[in-house]
Amino acid sequence: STDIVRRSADYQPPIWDYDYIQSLRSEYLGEEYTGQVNKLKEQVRMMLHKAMDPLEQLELIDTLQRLGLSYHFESETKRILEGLYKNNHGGDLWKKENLYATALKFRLFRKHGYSVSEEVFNSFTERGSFKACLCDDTKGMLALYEASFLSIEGENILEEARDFSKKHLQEFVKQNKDQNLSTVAVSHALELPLHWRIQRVEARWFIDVYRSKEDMNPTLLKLAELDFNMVQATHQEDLKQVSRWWRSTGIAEKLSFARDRLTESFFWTVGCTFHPHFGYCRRISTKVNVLITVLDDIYDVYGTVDELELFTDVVERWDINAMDGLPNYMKICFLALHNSVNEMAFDILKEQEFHIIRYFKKTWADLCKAYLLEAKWYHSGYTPRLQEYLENACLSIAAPTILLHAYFSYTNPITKEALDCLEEYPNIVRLSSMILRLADDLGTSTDELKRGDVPKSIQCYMNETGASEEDAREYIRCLISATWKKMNEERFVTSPFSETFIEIAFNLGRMAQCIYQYGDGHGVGNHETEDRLLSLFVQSIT
Ligand SMILES: CC1(C)[C@@H]2CC[C@@]1(C)[C@@H](OP(=O)([O-])OP(=O)([O-])[O-])C2
Ligand SMILES: [Mg+2]
Ligand SMILES: [Mg+2]
Ligand SMILES: [Mg+2]
Ligand SMILES: [Mg+2]
Ligand SMILES: [Mg+2]
Repeated sequence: STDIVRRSADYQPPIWDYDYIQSLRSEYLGEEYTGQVNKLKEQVRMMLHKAMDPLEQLELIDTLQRLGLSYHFESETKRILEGLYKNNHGGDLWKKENLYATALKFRLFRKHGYSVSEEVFNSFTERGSFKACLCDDTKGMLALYEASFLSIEGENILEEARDFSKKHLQEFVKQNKDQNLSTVAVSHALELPLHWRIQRVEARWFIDVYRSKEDMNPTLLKLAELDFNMVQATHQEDLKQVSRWWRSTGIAEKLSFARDRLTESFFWTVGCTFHPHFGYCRRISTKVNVLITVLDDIYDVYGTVDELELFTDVVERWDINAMDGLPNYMKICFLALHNSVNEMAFDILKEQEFHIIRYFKKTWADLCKAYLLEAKWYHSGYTPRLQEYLENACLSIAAPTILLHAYFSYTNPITKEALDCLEEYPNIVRLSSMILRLADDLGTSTDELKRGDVPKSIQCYMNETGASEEDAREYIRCLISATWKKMNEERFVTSPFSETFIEIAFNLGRMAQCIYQYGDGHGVGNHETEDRLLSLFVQSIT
C-alpha cells in the first residue's frame, strides 16, 4: 500500500515526568495540622457570628472567598446573606450606601443566586451615565467593574458600568506606575475579572496580596496558608494516583505523536472542583481529559479519514469484537477508553445500582462523530460558516463528555431526570462548552492551522465577513462575554442540577480562560502555566 503521510504536531514532552510526579511530598498530608486548622476555623466562625455591621459582614465573606476558604463556611455565609437579603432587599438601605458597598453587595447577592436588580445603581447615574465624580473613587470603581460581570443579557446599566469603570481603571493604572497594592489589584482585575477566575489559582495569588494589606487579619491569613497547604497535599495524592494509571496504559509511549498532558489534564479538574472530598471526581475527570487529549490528536493530526471512519464506527458500537479492523494504535486507544469508561460504569453500578453505559456510549460516540466531521471538513478544504462550525465545535471541544463524567463521578443519588436532561445538552452544558471552545480557539488555533486543522471560529468568521484576524479575535472575545451573560442567567433557572454541578460547569469555562490566558497553556505550555502548576501542586506556602 502507498505509504501514508502522517502529519506531526511535534509536541513537546510532558512538563513533569512520572518519577518527578511520584516524588511529590507534603508535610501537610495526614492529621498533624488538623487540630490547629480546626481551632482557626472556630475563631473565624466566631468572627462571622460577631460581625454585625452589614458591610463588615460582606467584606468578611468576600475575603474568605478570595482566600479560598469559603467552602468551610457555606452555612454561615448563607445565613448572613439570607439575613441581609430579607431585611433590606430593595429597601432604602441601598440608597444610603456608597458605590463600593452597593457594588460589593450586588455582586455577592448575584453570585449566591439572590436576584437583585441592576437598578440599585440608579442613584450613581444621571441620564443613563455614571456620574463623572465617581471616577476618583478607585475602590468603588473596582467594585463596580467586578460587579458588572454578574450581568445578564439586556442589562444596560451594567453594560455602562463595565465600560465606565474599565475606562477609569485603565486610566488609574496609567497614572500610577508604582506597583502599590491598589495598582496591582486593579491590573489583576483588568486582566481577568474575579467572576471569570478560578478560585484555587486566585486564592494562591490573593494570599500573597492579603499578607501585605494594612487591614490583614492574622487569623484569616494563617488559616488560608494552612488550608492551602493541606488541600495541596490531597491534590498531590490524587495526581500521583492517576499518574500511576496513566503510565499503566502505556498510551504516551505507544501513541507518541499525541500530547502527553497528564499534569495539565489534572489541573483542569482542580479548577473545576478543588474541594478535598472530590478526589474521585478529579481522578475520573483527569482520565477523561488525558484520553480526550490523545483522541483529539488522532483525529486532528495523525489518523487518515478512512481510519477515522473505522474508529468512529467502533466507538459508536462500543463493541470490543468490532475492533479487529483497526490499526494497532487505534486498538490501544479504543481498548484503553473502553476499559476506563466501563470501569467507571462498574463503580456506579456497584455503588448505586444504576446501569449507565448507554449514557457514556452516546457521549463518546457524539464526540467522535463531531471529531470526524471536522476531519472531513479539513481534508476536503471546506470552511463552514461560523454558526455551522460552532454547532459542531461545541461538541468536539468535549465539554459535554467532560461534564457528564463529572456528574457521574460525584453525584449520589444520580437522578433519571438529570440524566435525561444531560443527554439533551442543556443550556448550562451548551454555554460552558461555548466558552471553552471560544477560549480554546483563541489560544490554540494559530498553531493548529500551522500544522493543518479544520478552520476554527476565528477563521470561519474571517471567511464569512472578510474581517481581519484582529477584528475576528475581538469578535470572539465579545462572544465569550455575551455567553457569560447567558451563563449568569442559568444560576437563576430552576434545573435538575445541583449548585455543585452548576459551579463545575462555570469552572470549566473559567479553566479555559485560565489555561489559554497566555497562549496554549495545555498543548504547548508556557512559563505562566508552569508557575501555576508549581505553586498549586509543588510549593507549599511557608
Ligand atoms: C481538554 C481539551 C479542551 C480538549 C482536549 C485537549 C483540550 C485542551 C483541547 O485541545 P485542542 O486540540 O485545542 O482541541 P480542538 O481545538 O482540536 O478541538 C480539546
Ligand atoms: Mg472565582
Ligand atoms: Mg507524546
Ligand atoms: Mg486538537
Ligand atoms: Mg480537534
Ligand atoms: Mg484547539
